[in-house]
Amino acid sequence: MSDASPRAVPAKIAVLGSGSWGTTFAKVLADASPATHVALWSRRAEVAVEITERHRNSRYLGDTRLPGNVTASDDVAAVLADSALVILAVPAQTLRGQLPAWRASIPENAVVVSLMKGLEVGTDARMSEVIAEELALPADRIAVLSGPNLALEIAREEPTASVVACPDHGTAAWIAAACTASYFRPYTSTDVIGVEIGGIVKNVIALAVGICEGRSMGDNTKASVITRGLAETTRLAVALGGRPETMAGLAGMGDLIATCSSALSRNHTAGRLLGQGLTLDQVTVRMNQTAEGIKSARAVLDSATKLDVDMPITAAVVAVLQGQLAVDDLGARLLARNLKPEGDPAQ
Ligand SMILES: NC(=O)C1=CN([C@@H]2O[C@H](COP(=O)(O)OP(=O)(O)OC[C@H]3O[C@@H](n4cnc5c(N)ncnc54)[C@H](O)[C@@H]3O)[C@@H](O)[C@H]2O)C=CC1
Ligand SMILES: O=C(CO)COP(=O)(O)O
Repeated sequence: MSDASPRAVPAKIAVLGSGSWGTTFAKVLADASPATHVALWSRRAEVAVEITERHRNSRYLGDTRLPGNVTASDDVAAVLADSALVILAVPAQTLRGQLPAWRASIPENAVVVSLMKGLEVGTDARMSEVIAEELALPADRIAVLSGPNLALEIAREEPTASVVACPDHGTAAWIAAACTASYFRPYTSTDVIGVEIGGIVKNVIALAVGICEGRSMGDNTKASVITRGLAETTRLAVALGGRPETMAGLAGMGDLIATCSSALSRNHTAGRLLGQGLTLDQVTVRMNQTAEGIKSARAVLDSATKLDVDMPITAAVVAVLQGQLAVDDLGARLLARNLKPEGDPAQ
């Protein structure tokens, strides 16, 4: 699709995954275009019934009222039928397993958009790559959306911005038009790799910041981890083919700031609980929502190792998660590294 042929907002959009972000994003789409039918797929029938009949998803969004043009069903084929846009918002590690069952129901020519911020364990694949492989779609029919987008704040209609990226700029602009609401402003990009890597690695850095907070460390420590976290995120993004300027934008620095400062962030919260001395198993039991960084950290480090990219904060988080580094020793591990110029692109 080219910039010269803008398409109308679709009459129907499917959102697969009715957790915290899938449900909130369905609200954004429905508020953006009241004439559009936004169909949500829920794993559990009772969640679908609550959304369609009571306009609520109380487990994830409390009393937030969903617009009347949002409906939900546990029948994925019905949700996907006639949808020109298909939005995916399930936990990253579960995506590959679910796509084969969805493939036949995805309409011909539909564009698939990932909202997910995880890297696949075992393959180090980004979600756009998993989608391309499992659905056999060309790159210009796959897009990603990422930015400082804490679902609960958006559900309360607090203003935020985001980035939608697709190799075809016309397609990114079409998706952006479909999700522009009074409280949600999407920018466009063609840097799919950069936008995805920003969203993935910020979860790992938020775990590190949370650990520091759990050990009662203050704002100097947090700012140092966030800033150096952005440096290592940028190194990985660039090594994979992403653009450094993307890391200075909403999907990089913007999301890092939001996630590392907010008590709403599940990754930040998981890190804080680890820092307070809970084991990983105890943290996992406490979290009843997805904290992608816990699993993605290992895949991020694997990817960095293969590319010879130095990611000391990620390596320290992985060591904590694997029980090889005590939370009290994380600071010392990072400070013991060799001294170097700040702007050194290699380290
Ligand atoms: N919640 C947020 O503020 C934001 C989340 N994201 C990303 O969106 C993705 C989805 O996250 P959330 O909606 O927050 O997660 P969540 O934990 O709130 O919900 C996950 C949803 O996926 C469903 N699901 C489908 N198949 C599943 C399976 N096999 N195992 C477990 N759950 C399954 C769950 O039933 C649930 O509806 C993640 O990659 C996350 O990083 C991105 C931006 C904001
Ligand atoms: O991606 C998010 C904000 O942009 C949500 O962060 P958490 O998954 O840590 O809650």
